[in-house]
Amino acid sequence: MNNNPIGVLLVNLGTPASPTVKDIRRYLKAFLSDPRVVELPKWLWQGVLHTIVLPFRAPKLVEKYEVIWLKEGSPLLVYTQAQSQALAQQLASDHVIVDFAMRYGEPDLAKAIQGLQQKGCERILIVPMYPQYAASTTATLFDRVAEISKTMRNQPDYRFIKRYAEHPAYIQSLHHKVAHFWQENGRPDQLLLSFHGLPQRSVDLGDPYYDDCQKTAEALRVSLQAEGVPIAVSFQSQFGKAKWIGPATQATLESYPAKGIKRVDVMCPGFAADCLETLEEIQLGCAEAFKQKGGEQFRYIPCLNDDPVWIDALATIVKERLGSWT
Ligand SMILES: C=CC1=C(C)c2cc3[nH]c(cc4nc(cc5[nH]c(cc1n2)c(C)c5CCC(=O)O)C(CCC(=O)O)=C4C)c(C)c3C=C
Ligand SMILES: [Fe+2]
Ligand SMILES: [Fe+2]
Repeated sequence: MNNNPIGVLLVNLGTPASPTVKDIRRYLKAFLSDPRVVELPKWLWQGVLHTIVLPFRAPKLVEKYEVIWLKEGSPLLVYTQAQSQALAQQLASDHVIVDFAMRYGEPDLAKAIQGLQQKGCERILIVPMYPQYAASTTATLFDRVAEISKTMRNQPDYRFIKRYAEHPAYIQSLHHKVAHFWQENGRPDQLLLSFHGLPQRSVDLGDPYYDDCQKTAEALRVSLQAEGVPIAVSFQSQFGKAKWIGPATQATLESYPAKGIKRVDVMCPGFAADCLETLEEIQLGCAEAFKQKGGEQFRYIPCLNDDPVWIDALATIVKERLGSWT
């Protein structure tokens, strides 16, 4: 019987350390240099990245990050930390140490793994904060854990959670968030579930992400059936000129008023924590685009963040995967 504590590491994408050109540039460089994220030949992409993307995109993002920045820091970081603390409380009696890290930037993933080892964890569960599996998010995290472990003489015993797109506890958390919001504020004409997009090519080559998003949506449709609100799916945050999976969130919203859909609620179930892509792109940008086309009411339903129902669900998902370890 191994009496050492078990490490549970929540990992999200990463975010700039501050809303400045220097830190945004550093973040974009780390993220967009990952061949799992931009699948172009290195010789071709590195030139474009350094001469076009970083010099032009980083300054444009400063104002966007400034608008969403919280007193405590970037929303993605603040909410991930809150999730980690709440989960730690929830699992306190299970001989588990919970921590969090980012795939790119700070808190550094390698340091977090070393920190858990120093606290005596010989077993570590890696929990991606992405319910839907994508090679550009989930697989690159698992690759990085393997890379970090390459130079270790005494490696931890790892477990990974690949996906929880249809896990009943996750769906129940989304259900609760939406149903609760409608109880307090009334129902809309339409609920739109907006997921982060992906290049079409990734899906054609076998990435299950698109199917995972549809499975989440279908499970939530079944769960919310009694509410009588139609639920649609769209994809946001297209990057670059290649074809991405669709329909695109903004175009979908802009098409609604002409079809008589004037009151819409938007939720982003693929993001466990609110971030630039939800707070700026959706809550601000898409709301304005919808209203310009004649939309009357746009409401953004926040991500699960550290909602107690979600932390309970996360504890369930984690405990299931810890299985024989506890
Ligand atoms: C080829 C480019 C990109 C792919 C593929 C991609 C997939 C992907 N991303 C997330 C989650 C997040 N992305 C975020 C920001 C962001 N994403 C890209 C590009 C790709 N993402 C860029 C260039 C940026 C930076 C902002 C911008 O320029 O628009 C974030 C938010 C970070 C924050 O600081 O708040 C998240 C979260 C998923 C889930 C995903 C694939 C499924
Ligand atoms: Fe509630
Ligand atoms: Fe992204």
